[in-house]
Amino acid sequence: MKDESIQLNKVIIRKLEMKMKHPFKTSYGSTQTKQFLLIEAIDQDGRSGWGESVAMDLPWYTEETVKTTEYLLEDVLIPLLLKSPIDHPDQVSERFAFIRRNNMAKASVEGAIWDLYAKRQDVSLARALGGKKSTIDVGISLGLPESMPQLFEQIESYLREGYKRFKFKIKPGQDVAFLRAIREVFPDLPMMADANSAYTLKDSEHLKQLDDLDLMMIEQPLGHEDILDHAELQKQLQTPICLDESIHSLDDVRHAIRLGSCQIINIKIGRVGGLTMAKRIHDLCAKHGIEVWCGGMLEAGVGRAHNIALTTLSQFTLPGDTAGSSRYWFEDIIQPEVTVKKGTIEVPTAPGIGYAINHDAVKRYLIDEKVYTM
Ligand SMILES: O=C(O)CCC(=O)C1=CC=C[C@@H](O)[C@@H]1C(=O)O
Ligand SMILES: [Mg+2]
Repeated sequence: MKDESIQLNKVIIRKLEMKMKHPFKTSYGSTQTKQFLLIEAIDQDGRSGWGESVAMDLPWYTEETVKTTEYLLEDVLIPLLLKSPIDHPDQVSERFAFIRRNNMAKASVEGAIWDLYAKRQDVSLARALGGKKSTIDVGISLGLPESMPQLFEQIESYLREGYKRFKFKIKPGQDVAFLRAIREVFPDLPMMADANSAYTLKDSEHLKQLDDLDLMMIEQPLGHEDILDHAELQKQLQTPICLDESIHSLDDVRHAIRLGSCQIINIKIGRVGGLTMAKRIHDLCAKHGIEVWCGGMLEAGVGRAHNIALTTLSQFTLPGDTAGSSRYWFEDIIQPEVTVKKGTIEVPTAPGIGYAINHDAVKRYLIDEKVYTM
């Protein structure tokens, strides 16, 4: 079994719609109802691997959407996987390499193959990826708040749960003074800001004021494709810059390192095209002393499980966005749900993603299902 290649028998794509407990507000808008695709890849022995798509309904974070993911999977990616056996999940990204971008679509099904591969090897996904940690440190990402008192209450309650890093969304008009107000109330809070590309180099003088606030980092202050201007800004700021939206490939990372565009990189599996690429980016960052952490995309349980496994790699030295299931969902689609204790998540040791699928929950959230066979 161990060396035998994977021949996919069937791939099932389920479209789910889940309502988040609270809307998540950013400089782009607000998300409360999340549609995504749950991918089940079934092999020659009837075993299932699971993946989850992370593209949003509108292309505001990257160019991809739920609809583009569906199209790519159906017309291009699944046929490429069904046509011949796969010896190792690394081959999935090789097989997809001639398709430009569409990284979230690629990652969704590649994740299912990684899960399947780990299950066939009888090891956890974390171990299959080469991760060694048995627990991971986690942080929380808070959307733009309704009011400051409400935000302070939220911070207090997440502090009680032990979250080790607090990320606040900022935008022009709600930045320096907003963060200063938080800092005044919470002088020791491990905090950072995420601008989601809301500024340009013209704002450098304004952004320099962030240096007085003892931030762990500022995430993606400038253009979503930019590497060059970030290098210029990093020269002017003491606060480390972390790149998110600008990083899609190993080349992007290589350019950012060469130019000095950031000191930290947020690795999101979907944005970079899958676990194989995420691991390669991790390795390159380790070689160059760039710290990394795992970014979130408001995932349900399957995507969350993939993030947990990836975070067990050694260069994930900073707490990521991977909070517990209950921060987002009334009921998650995995069992047990992801729980956070004292700011850490215990990495599951069962084969593959290490969580079982909650099929009843999947049925409750299901809005569409398609089956693809050889
Ligand atoms: O999953 C989480 O909790 C992190 C959420 C988060 O911060 C983001 C999710 C999706 C797009 C962005 O708004 C954002 C980010 O930029 O990191
Ligand atoms: Mg971000």
